[in-house]
Amino acid sequence: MAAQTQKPAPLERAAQGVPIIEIEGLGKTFAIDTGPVVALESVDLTIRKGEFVSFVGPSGCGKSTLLNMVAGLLPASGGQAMLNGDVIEEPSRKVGFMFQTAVLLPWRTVEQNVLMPAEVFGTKNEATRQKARKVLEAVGLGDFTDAYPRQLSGGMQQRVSLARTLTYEPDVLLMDEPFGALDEFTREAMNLELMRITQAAGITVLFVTHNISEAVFMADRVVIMTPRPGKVSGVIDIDFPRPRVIEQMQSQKFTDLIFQVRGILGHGQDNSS
Ligand SMILES: Nc1ncnc2c1ncn2[C@@H]1O[C@H](COP(=O)(O)OP(=O)(O)OP(=O)(O)O)[C@@H](O)[C@H]1O
Repeated sequence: MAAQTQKPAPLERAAQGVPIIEIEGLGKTFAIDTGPVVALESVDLTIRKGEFVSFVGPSGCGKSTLLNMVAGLLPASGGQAMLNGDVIEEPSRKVGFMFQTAVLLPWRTVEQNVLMPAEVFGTKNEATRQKARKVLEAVGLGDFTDAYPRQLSGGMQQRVSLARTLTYEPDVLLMDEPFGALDEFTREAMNLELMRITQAAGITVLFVTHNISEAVFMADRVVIMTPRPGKVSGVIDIDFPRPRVIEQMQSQKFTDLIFQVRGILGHGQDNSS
């Protein structure tokens, strides 16, 4: 159902290596009753325009904390994160965020949900309406603009959420286990669609997942994080050609990469215990 009249022009990932997000010595410590929790310690990372970067690591290694800080939702305890050279201090319209659950308003139709931010920002007009319809078409929901969330499957609801984010043409898309609640088939389809759409639009993606295969399959680079304290233990380049196809997952190279990630994860855990 997705609009596929023309194949998107191949867009080079990580165009010219221009940095879009620069993270320098970033740290976050939460003060709780039992004492300080170091959620993130001295993270250094540069992400280039158009890059797709996956973050993997066990529960509690600071993945969500890192994303929340890049989103401008959490202040740093140390160091800084920058977007296009500016220190991130508050949420930016250039940065879209997608969570595990769709967070749709049940009394609004699909299109009305997608147009919600435009209403909040006072930018709803014919152009945003058209853009919303175009994006809904692209995520395969062109025939469901007037449906209500309760009439949609979980996968379709996440598509609405994705469409809502894409309508505002973010430069950066932060995704925290966005398809984690979906079944395997829907998740795979959504992953392929996400890669297609973000690659065509040149969107930089930071993608948190617990699934190592998914992390490797989707990304240009996989950032491996380990807990106590949360830190980056390794970064692996994934040089499979794009567009990615499921068959790549059956290659020896893919298996080797998975082992490489597992190796770093295991090593990081050993070090911290
Ligand atoms: N608001 C908070 N107050 C206190 N501690 C927090 C807060 N948010 C996160 N933490 C702690 O910081 C650490 C990192 O949490 P975070 O949610 O970033 O990890 P995660 O890797 O995203 O985990 P998961 O994969 O389970 O979502 C954990 O020890 C967590 O308990």
